[in-house]
Amino acid sequence: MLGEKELIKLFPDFEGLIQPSGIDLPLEDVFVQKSAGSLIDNEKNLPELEKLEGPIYTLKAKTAYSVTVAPKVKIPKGYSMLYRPRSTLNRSFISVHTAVGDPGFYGTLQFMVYNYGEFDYQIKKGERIAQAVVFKVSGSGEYNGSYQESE
Ligand SMILES: O=c1ccn([C@H]2C[C@H](O)[C@@H](COP(=O)(O)OP(=O)(O)OP(=O)(O)O)O2)c(=O)[nH]1
Repeated sequence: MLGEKELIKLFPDFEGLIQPSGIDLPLEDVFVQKSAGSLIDNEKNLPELEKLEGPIYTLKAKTAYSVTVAPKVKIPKGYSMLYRPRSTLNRSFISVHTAVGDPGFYGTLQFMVYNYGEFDYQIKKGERIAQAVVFKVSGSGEYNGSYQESE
């Protein structure tokens, strides 16, 4: 796992968000699901999303949201990221579901947030919701999947 001094060199766009062993990720946009989706024979049909109005979002009890974080991230070749939720959210019955960031990925990270609680939860755009932890990957390839954006 990479520490602060290495992270500052590799992720200059994240100045001010670098932590001793990771990078804080602030909430950008929040979306609700508007249609069905499917994954059949590796063919992705993503649900349509509707963007909610911020900057303060109300996450309803027992409801799922798709969220983005800012800024866009460029993962250098030879490195990978795992995204872990902010513990304050766990303590508040809010979970942030995440996957793996691949070497070479460039684009906007999208996570799923679920309010497991019995009550609404309010959160403002810009609040830190997760932390990226970065690992060196030996012998890695490079991501070139459907979520890759051009720089
Ligand atoms: O929680 C996450 C984790 C990763 N990513 C980004 C970075 C990652 O490199 C990219 C693709 O992730 P993954 O490989 O898990 O997605 P996939 O469904 O396998 O996409 P593809 O079929 O395009 O490889 O999405 C997110 O937006 N959210």
